[in-house]
Amino acid sequence: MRLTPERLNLLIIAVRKVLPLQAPADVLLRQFFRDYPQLGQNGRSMIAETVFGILRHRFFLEVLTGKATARELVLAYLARFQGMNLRELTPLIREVESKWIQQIKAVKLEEQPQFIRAEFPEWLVGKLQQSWSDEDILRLGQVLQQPAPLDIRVNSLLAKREEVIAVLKQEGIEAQSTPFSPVGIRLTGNPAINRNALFLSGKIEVQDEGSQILGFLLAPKRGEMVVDFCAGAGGKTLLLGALMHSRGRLYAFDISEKRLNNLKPRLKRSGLSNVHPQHIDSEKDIKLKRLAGKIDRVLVDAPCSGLGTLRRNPDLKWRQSPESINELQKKQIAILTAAAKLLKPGGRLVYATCSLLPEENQQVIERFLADHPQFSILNCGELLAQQKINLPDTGEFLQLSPLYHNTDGFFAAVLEHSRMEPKN
Ligand SMILES: C[S@@+](CC[C@H](N)C(=O)[O-])C[C@H]1O[C@@H](n2cnc3c(N)ncnc32)[C@H](O)[C@@H]1O
Repeated sequence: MRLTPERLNLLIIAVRKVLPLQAPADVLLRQFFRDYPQLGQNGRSMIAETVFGILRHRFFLEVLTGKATARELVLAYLARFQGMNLRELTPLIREVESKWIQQIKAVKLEEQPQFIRAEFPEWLVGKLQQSWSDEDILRLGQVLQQPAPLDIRVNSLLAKREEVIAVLKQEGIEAQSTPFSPVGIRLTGNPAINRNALFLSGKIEVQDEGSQILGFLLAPKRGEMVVDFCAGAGGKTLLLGALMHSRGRLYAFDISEKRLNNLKPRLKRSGLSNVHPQHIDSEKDIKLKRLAGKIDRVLVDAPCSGLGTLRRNPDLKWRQSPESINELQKKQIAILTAAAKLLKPGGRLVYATCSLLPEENQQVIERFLADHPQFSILNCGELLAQQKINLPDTGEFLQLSPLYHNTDGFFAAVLEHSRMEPKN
């Protein structure tokens, strides 16, 4: 798409609106698009790609530009990451800017410190060093600077994966089975899948392959009593319902009414009739009491830093901090503790996050187990292998990363409640 002075101007206005990051970048961008309804689909895509691109490369762009204005950030991004040359930029810029662009084109990324090359804040590098080598932190950072692929999940109640792939191919959409999830399909490019008949008829849903794997760890069976404790808009709820063949009872709890409302149209499309969305005030909500000790399987897809999803949400690097990670850990332990009370003896609890940090993952499990001797860990690698999902290197915990699996970063632990009631 050719960049005209008007489009450049709109881009700069969008960057000015988003960059202070007073709210999530995608929310701010949606507000911006509402303010400029004259933008067509192409214009919106170009602006979204550039704004997200700037967020992905912001540390290096700030090295290039110093304390930059939105205009300088946009021009530096176009010159360095969109490969626009001076001939293309000249009609859009002033003479002094042309000299400056020549200078920044000469700055070498390879000579920058590791955190700039990885595009990670220094505090995050420090935390990742607990479990990653410096070389892998750099590789992880580089992978996280790329956009994520578009994965969809086939609703096994309504369709088979091979049929869906065949239909997509007929429509000219390149699609292939995901390597790990038995119900996943990876699309090439960014087709407008939410206007596709397969989507509108509930046969497919957009869901990262890693998120799909979590459902197979919980592995709910038809007829069981199941709880999705932090269901949000139901990405995982819908998969759990399909795994249950729409039989039994699946409670979808969340403290956000707005997110639960977003689950409703998805539920309608899905053909599921066993899902019961319920708003709770907090993990201590009185409504939970009546289910104590009655549930076969509970998924806790805990609120977390989201740092495993930086390909989709690069702004989280600036919206999280060491302090927010500490707060999240307290909340995660409280939610896991409350959710555990729902389980029957012999029941299964899956704790999951889309974080890469031990503080939100292994440490939460360690602390929980220290206070709950009636729970023990089941091996994730073995549970998945029983379902013919072969994830090499998966052992006690599931740890998916964009670097090794091309999924979002996910952590999961599976805990089993002992069959004996604890003695009082
Ligand atoms: C990682 S998101 C869940 C995503 C969802 N499971 C999905 O697959 O789309 C975490 C959710 O936890 C919810 N949450 C936060 N605190 C909670 C609490 N105390 N009890 C239940 N849910 C909570 C948030 O509103 C958010 O929707």
